[in-house]
Amino acid sequence: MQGLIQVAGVIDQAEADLIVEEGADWLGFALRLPAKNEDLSEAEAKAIVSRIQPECKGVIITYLTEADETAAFCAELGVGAIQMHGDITPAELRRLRRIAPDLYVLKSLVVKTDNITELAGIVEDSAEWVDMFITDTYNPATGAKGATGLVHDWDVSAELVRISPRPLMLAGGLGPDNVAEAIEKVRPAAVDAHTGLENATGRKDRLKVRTFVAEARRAFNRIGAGVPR
Ligand SMILES: O=C(O)c1ccccc1N[C@@H]1O[C@H](COP(=O)(O)O)[C@@H](O)[C@H]1O
Repeated sequence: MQGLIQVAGVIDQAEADLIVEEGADWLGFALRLPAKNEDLSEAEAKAIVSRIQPECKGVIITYLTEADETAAFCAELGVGAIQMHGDITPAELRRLRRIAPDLYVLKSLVVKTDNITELAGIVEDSAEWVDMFITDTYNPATGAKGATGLVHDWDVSAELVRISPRPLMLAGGLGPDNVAEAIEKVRPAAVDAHTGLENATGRKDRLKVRTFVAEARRAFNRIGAGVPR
């Protein structure tokens, strides 16, 4: 799967429609977060997912760490993909693969200033039960591990692309102005953005989403990654 574009943090149907119209492939719904600060209810997400699929894929972004609850939640919402941002163990990832073999599993790798060795270990220990890794940025000021709006050291993501047997999605502080440079430097299979596509009111800005998708598609073409379908 190459040249894939995800837009995360869907708030409502109108925003989902905007993202689909502007050509993103996957839409991310942040649910079951530790701070319980979700932007929409699970029922609302379920309704939106049923309308956008199969043209686009709905992805749950979550901190769940337990296989049974994760599989049941995905089945309830009707999604075929889950992005695991919590500290799920390789054993639980293995169990998840056994319980839900068709579920597409993304596992986050949270990049800090000096943790490449730790991240390489996570890749080695969990790749067998993961379909794609996603690198995201740690914010030491808040402890946040996602939707920080901050870029990390892209050399770390580029190294993880080289060593990972699974494709890698790059996230963290991406937006229309830096996504092309990021793709050319890191050469990921996919990119993902949330806060960099919002306007001052916290909603997705159509022009930012349009430019992000166009810039990412152009850069993926330049590095020879085709359009995923
Ligand atoms: O999207 C969220 O609300 C979210 C919540 C908790 C963990 C991760 C989350 N989102 C992921 O973070 C990346 C990067 O965000 P940003 O572009 O730096 O704002 C986002 O693309 C989601 O995959």
